[in-house]
Amino acid sequence: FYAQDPKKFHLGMFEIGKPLGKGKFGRVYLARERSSGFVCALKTLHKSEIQQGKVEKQVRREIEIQSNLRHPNIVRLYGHFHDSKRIFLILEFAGKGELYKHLRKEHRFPEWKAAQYIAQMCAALKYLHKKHIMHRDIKPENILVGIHGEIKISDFGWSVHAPNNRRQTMCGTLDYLPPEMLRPGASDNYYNEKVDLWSLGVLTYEFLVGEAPFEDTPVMTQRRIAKADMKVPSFVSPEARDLIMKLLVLDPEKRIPLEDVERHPWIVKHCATKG
Ligand SMILES: COc1ccc(C(=O)Nc2ccccc2)cc1NC(=O)CCSCc1cnc2[nH]ccc2c1
Repeated sequence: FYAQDPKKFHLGMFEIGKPLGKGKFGRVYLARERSSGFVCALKTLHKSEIQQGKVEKQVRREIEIQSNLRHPNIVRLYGHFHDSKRIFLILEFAGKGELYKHLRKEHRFPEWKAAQYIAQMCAALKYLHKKHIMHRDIKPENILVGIHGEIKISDFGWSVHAPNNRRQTMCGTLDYLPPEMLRPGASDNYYNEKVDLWSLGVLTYEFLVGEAPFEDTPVMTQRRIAKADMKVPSFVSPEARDLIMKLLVLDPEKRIPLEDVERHPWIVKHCATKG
């Protein structure tokens, strides 16, 4: 598949299958590259939706950045091509689908599974942060599950806010937003990649409890986030509670860094790391 000259992808090369995520991701279809049989996810973006001019260059830049990301816990962007009206993204297909569906079905994950997922999130975020990329939109809806049960983050909030992303951002859940992104007048230069640490804390809580820590009406959620006002239920182990409390810290500089998350007793206990 990759042997092909990446410059020459075109729609005729693919057999299009069922829609994935039923329009949740915009128009994404299961697809198979005819000559190699390689299965992937083909995402269609309409150029009309992406305003012309400046944004187009930004889109190209985002796609270039994402095409260079290679990590087992990050959905690959293999390539892209376009016709007169549409841009097509050739994305990795995650065989076990959307993580939030598994979470809803199981209500909440056992501690060993939550710890393994958080360790994988750590690895992916370390990789992105090393490249000075912050995700900014960590939540179960943006995590997929690969065929071997490994998780893969996707749909980067830092990428161009395509219309479908903007809709999500505008009326998506506030639950995962860190206090510094909620503060009035906060603009891009007021926050840094430590926003992903806060969201990792919210994710850890939601994996273990089955609902987000500040879940409430939109107004109340914002108030509770601003005060880090949340209670960890008693069925959550002391080690897990300790990690959650070290991530959900109002001051971004005081949040436990990813290196220390990886070494945290709760993670180490459940993730027999090789070597
Ligand atoms: C790395 O990931 C991405 C990278 C870039 C973009 C994107 O839209 N960029 C953009 C937007 C506007 C202008 C320019 C660039 C999107 C994704 N990711 C997704 O769209 C999530 C579904 S990935 C497909 C997929 C796989 N496997 C599955 N299994 C079940 C459902 C499913 C769904």
